[in-house]
Amino acid sequence: MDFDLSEDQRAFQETARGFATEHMAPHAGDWDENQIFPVDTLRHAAELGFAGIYCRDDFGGSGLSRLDAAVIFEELAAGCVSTAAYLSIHNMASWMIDTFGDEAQRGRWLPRLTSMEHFASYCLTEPGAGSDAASLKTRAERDGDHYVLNGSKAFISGGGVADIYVVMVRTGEPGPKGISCVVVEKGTPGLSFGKKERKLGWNSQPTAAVIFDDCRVPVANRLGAEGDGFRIAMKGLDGGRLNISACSLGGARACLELARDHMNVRQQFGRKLADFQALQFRLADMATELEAARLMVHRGAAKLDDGGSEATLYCAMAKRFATDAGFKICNEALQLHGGYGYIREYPVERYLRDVRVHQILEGTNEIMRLIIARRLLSA
Ligand SMILES: CC(C)(COP(=O)(O)OP(=O)(O)OC[C@H]1O[C@@H](n2cnc3c(N)ncnc32)[C@H](O)[C@@H]1OP(=O)(O)O)[C@@H](O)C(=O)NCCC(=O)NCCSC(=O)C1=CCCCC1
Repeated sequence: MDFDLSEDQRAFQETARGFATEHMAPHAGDWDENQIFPVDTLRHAAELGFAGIYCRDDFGGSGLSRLDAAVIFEELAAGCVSTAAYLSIHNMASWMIDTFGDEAQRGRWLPRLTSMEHFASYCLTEPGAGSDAASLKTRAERDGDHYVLNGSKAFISGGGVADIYVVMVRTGEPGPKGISCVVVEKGTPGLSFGKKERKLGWNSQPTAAVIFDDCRVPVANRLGAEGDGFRIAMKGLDGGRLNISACSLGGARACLELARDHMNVRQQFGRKLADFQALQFRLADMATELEAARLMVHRGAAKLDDGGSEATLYCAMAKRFATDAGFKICNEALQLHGGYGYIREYPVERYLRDVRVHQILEGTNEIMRLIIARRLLSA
């Protein structure tokens, strides 16, 4: 068992860190404050291979591993959690097309996704189907060589700005076996979007409802077989959950470093904060939990790379632990900043707001516990 990154991984890490430091961190406050979706920065990231990190390399993918991706997302999120998280969603959707699409579908969509000429969204959640994803109701009725979609998806990252929507729809019976996965392109008649949601964090990516009103989608846009959509959605989410966990690591690491720097300069009672042992211990606990979380994320990534059936369990455990630890570390960093932590000129509060949602989306941490418990009890 090797806990060290390879030379190649250290090189990706260096590239991602440099990009995040130079092109993301200086603008992250502005993107957050003004709700700017940073198209040019995302396309710049794509030039470095960060838009199809674990897609095969024939249509512009980087052909890297999930572990490589985890290393890269941690670095990018240290620059801007919200923008790195959008990239992680784009990577998840692109991977689903790469893995479950046929050659024609891959050739049609992937080159534009891996270059980020087009942006992708993942559409599973509905107003009435959140944790119970298999109860989704968006209907796709077959009409010749088309499906006619009716229904709506809620809380969709990239909703309205994305060009490619990977959508889970009901083509058959109630429950998971009646779900299929189709790609809907922006501009298709009958596809529209709700208002942009106002959110606590993740403000550099728009979130909106995606609405289908007699929206005709070619059957040729279906990924995999009819009825395979739930499995495809869950497979995508196994990796997505890890990406999001890696983004929590990045936000937490940035906050840990900010807290350390603050402790080294801020003086109270005639001493630097860094000289108070009670505060040293808090910093030590933050660093220890971050390292434990990172090990779990890397372990989950290695399980995904192995392709074994245990990946779902390890990804759920990593997501539960790393996103809880991420929020806790950011919150501790805010506390260590005292009043400064609460004001906007200091970036800690933005990191805190951005990582908070990682405990909720891509499966709440309660659903992660359910996945873990089911595996334990059926063993
Ligand atoms: C875990 C869960 C609660 C499970 O449900 P049930 O009990 O209905 O289904 P169950 O009986 O567990 O399973 C059905 C079939 O499906 C297969 N399968 C399940 N997981 C997987 C998997 N990981 N890989 C492959 N197959 C899987 C399962 O084997 C079964 O098939 P079988 O009968 O054996 O032939 C699931 O619904 C879930 O997870 N909810 C959280 C949703 C949730 O995570 N949203 C997030 C929405 S997206 C989001 O939040 C985003 C936010 C930001 C932007 C990106 C998206």
